[in-house]
Amino acid sequence: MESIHSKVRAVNWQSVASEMHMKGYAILPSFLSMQECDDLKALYPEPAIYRKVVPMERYRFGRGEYKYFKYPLPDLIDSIRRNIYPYLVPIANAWMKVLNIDQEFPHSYELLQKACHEKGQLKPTPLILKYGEGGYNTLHQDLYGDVYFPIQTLVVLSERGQDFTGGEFVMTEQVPRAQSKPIVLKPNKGDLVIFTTNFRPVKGARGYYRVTMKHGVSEVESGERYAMGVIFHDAGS
Ligand SMILES: O=C(O)CCC(=O)C(=O)O
Ligand SMILES: [Fe+2]
Repeated sequence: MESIHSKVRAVNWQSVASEMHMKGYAILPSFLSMQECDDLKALYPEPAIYRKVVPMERYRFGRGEYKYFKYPLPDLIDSIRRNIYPYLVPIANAWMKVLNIDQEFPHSYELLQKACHEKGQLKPTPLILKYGEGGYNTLHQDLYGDVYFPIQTLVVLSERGQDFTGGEFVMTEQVPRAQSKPIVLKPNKGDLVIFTTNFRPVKGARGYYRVTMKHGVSEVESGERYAMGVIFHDAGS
């Protein structure tokens, strides 16, 4: 198995950065193998490795269920989180700079964790989600506290057309003085989707302005759809 470290190193981060700047998302095809996806999916029923189970209907977050992993995170997830973070920092920092936001994210994952911990954000945010027929996820942002890293990642662990139908990954982009633009992505099993957590900069006539983005999942028409999300900051609760 190719290590996550070498896979991450082989990514063309220059082109990821330009896609992130242009669209607020980028997809790395076949980032995880089918086996890695199946291994993650097999963790779903293991009660001991989660800190919290969220029945989405109860909170009106949609329909389905998700679970937040406990520390220590499973190796594969920990490795994705630690290895990808440093490549996203320059993108996030460039965004803060053009938007005149006085914030610079630290270059190391450990320092981001330290910043979260100092604000009382101690709980891990990586999660695994499961939607059955009729399942969906309402549009949202995964902020979890004062300290939040503005880019996150997701891998769909099920195969579209084979394991499920429907269940597209949907993003919306707020258009100034207008309604929001919908964006529909259909990542394949194993693709890594990198996307903005709250906004991206767009160049206007008088410099850059913020465009708010949200994400969610459209209704699963049949079958079961699993996904694993890696958010880089920790949560207060
Ligand atoms: O199931 C999905 O594709 C979306 C999950 C999600 O909202 C997230 O990972 O933050
Ligand atoms: Fe989310």
